[in-house]
Amino acid sequence: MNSEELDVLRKQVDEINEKILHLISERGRLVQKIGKLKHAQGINRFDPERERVMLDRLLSLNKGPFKDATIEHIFKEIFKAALELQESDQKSEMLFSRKNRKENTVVSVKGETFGDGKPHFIFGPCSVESYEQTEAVAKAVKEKGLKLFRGGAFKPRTSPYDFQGLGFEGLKILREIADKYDLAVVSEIVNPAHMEEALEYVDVIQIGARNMQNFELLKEAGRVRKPVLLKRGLAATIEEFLYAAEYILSQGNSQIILCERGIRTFERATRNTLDISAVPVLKQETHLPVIVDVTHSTGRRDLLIPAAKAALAIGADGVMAEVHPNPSVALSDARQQMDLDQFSVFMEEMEKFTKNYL
Ligand SMILES: C=C(O[C@@H]1C=C(C(=O)O)C=C[C@H]1O)C(=O)O
Repeated sequence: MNSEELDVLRKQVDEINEKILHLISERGRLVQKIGKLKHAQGINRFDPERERVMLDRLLSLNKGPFKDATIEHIFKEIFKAALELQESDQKSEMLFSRKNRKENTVVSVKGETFGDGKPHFIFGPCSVESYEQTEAVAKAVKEKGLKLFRGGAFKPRTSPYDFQGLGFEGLKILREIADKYDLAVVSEIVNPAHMEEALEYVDVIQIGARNMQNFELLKEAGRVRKPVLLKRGLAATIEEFLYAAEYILSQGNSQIILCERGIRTFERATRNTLDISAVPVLKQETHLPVIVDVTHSTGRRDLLIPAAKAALAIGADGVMAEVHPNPSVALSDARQQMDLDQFSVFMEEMEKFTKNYL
């Protein structure tokens, strides 16, 4: 074949490529319209029966040179791409989507503005065990000029025989101490029926990892007008995490801080596996602020500082960690909480890191 002939054939192929591109784009736009109609009618995007009918028709028309199996393969890819298009359209309509809202949502608690591009910190004991134990940590938090104080009063524990928290008694202790030291309270609520009463004591409602898909609790948190700290489920995908946030948003509450807290993997060197890349993925997909709980993700005191540095370096809006005056006697999470001296070192390291690298 001389090169002139080759050029002519290639030109024809180029023209066909262009036609295919136009057709496939036109098809994409039609499929997007179908997707919108289906969404409005609550119909499933994937319709295998419709796909089968189209494939059978195409195969009956196939006169070669491609084999039926090849034609089937090519069209299945086209259908798959169409489904992905419908899915991303639907996702971009979600309230959590960055496509819907370009600027960061800033969640403000006692002057701490999560989502403003600067790092923010939340510290406190895993559980409220007594007034004295809680106050010792609050005092240390206050001395460091911090504002947000966490503590668990309702504790969803793996074993029913483990310490379950002091309940409302614990919330009262938190409130009293937080008022004394001018701090804001972050505490977990596990029961939708407790929400209203808890609002008297809590400034930020935490939804824990085990309750990330407790949809009634999410809806209830969506109805209140206080910020919500939503933790990622133990084995939740980022998509499931975002849809959990959507439950809260859909009820009218957009004051949500997302918290990556490690996910369950085969790895046992750490309590969970800190999914550090979830932070930039979430920051891209959503306008909501994202923090990292370094205590639960690592489960190891010796990893808290490097994990926190990694979190801030990769773009997290803040870090949460647990502090106890005497971790070895703590009623929960004894192995992973910092004592007060370690807390001081932790904060010194964070200040140095923030100053030098952020
Ligand atoms: C476009 C639709 O949605 C999906 C995509 C299809 C396609 O690309 O042709 C076919 C069936 C569905 O799985 C539809 O239902 O018609």
